[in-house]
Amino acid sequence: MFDAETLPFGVFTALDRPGVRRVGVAVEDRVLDLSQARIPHPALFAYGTLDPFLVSGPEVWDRVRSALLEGTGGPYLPMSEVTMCLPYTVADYVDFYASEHHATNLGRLFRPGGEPLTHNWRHHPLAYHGRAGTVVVSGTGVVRPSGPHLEEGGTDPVFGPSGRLDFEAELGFVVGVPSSLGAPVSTAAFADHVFGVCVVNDWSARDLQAWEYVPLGPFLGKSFATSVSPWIVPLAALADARVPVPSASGDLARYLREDAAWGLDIGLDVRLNGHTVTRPPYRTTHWSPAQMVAHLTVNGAALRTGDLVASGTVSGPGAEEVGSLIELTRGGEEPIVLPGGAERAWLADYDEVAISASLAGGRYLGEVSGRVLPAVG
Ligand SMILES: O=C(O)/C=C/C(=O)CC(=O)CC(=O)O
Ligand SMILES: [Ca+2]
Ligand SMILES: [Mg+2]
Repeated sequence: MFDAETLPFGVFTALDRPGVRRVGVAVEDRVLDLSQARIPHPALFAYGTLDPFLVSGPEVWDRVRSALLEGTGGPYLPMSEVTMCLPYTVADYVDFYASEHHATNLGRLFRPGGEPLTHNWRHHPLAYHGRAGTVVVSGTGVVRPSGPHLEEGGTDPVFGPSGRLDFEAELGFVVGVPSSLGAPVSTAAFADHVFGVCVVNDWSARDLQAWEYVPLGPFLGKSFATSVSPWIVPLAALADARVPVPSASGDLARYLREDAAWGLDIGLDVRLNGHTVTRPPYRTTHWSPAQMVAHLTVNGAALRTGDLVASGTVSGPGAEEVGSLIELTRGGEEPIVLPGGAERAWLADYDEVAISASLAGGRYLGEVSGRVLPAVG
């Protein structure tokens, strides 16, 4: 349950007005209906999407948050009576690769015999462009993808359902204010553009990915679905959670330098069919959110309202801190055993993956979940 100060924003429907999308704020076990609340800038909340609020910028974000912190009379609905929707129009989705532990682990598994970290990794954040149109809200079923992939020992691909379906536990940063084409966004300007944080599961089909990713990067192996938590936690609610990032001590290109480069002391908890299987710590992530946005725009690429900038898989140094099954099971070689005895090298049909986030002190920041559905055809 969210506390009374986090005040995340989302979009919901409820049976008192069936099918009508409304903007809301979560306050403990209730949802404040912003389409009818007495708050500053009410017109921003009249359209059933966060888009107008996101674009309105930090001064408006702060004014609304201050009014909410002072308290408003309602109306409120019980959290148990609302259905959450994708809260904003996802513009572009970019997925970084900012965790050194994850990048090292995947390097060993995908490129055995080579250097685990590629030479470019330490010089700047690496990323690929994902598929915004298949970003789905928590609770949406994820159909097992099909595509070309190699079978064990084969040299030519077969076409069929992925046998190596995985999750990736990540944090997402949601862009509010766009930037101009041709004008890089400095690390100092991060908070002028980015509104808040959500939890992300970047579902990945490892067999499809391994076959296709050289030389252009992930495509079908990751584009079928990316799940996001429905409540966007404002950065303003996370000021006390800032921690230094490892990259702060490195010798960096000027555009990546950041006064007091900060990450967040957020812990993730990944549950498979209700059982915690790993607890990835975001605080160990090498590249900061501001460095990711500076890198994404350094060539002049513009930000758009609704851009989702994901951290990449969050993996800590410990064996039970990694953010994906491929790491937990060492490429599928060492299946995990769930309480009750079920083994998983990869996700099975009808498995449910839930990833929740909280601060070191326990403050809840949201959850993304999704169930695997059988392949079509
Ligand atoms: O090392 C690779 O070739 C692949 C890495 C990934 O699958 C990770 C990716 O999606 C980025 C991330 O989540 O860190
Ligand atoms: Ca990813
Ligand atoms: Mg994806």
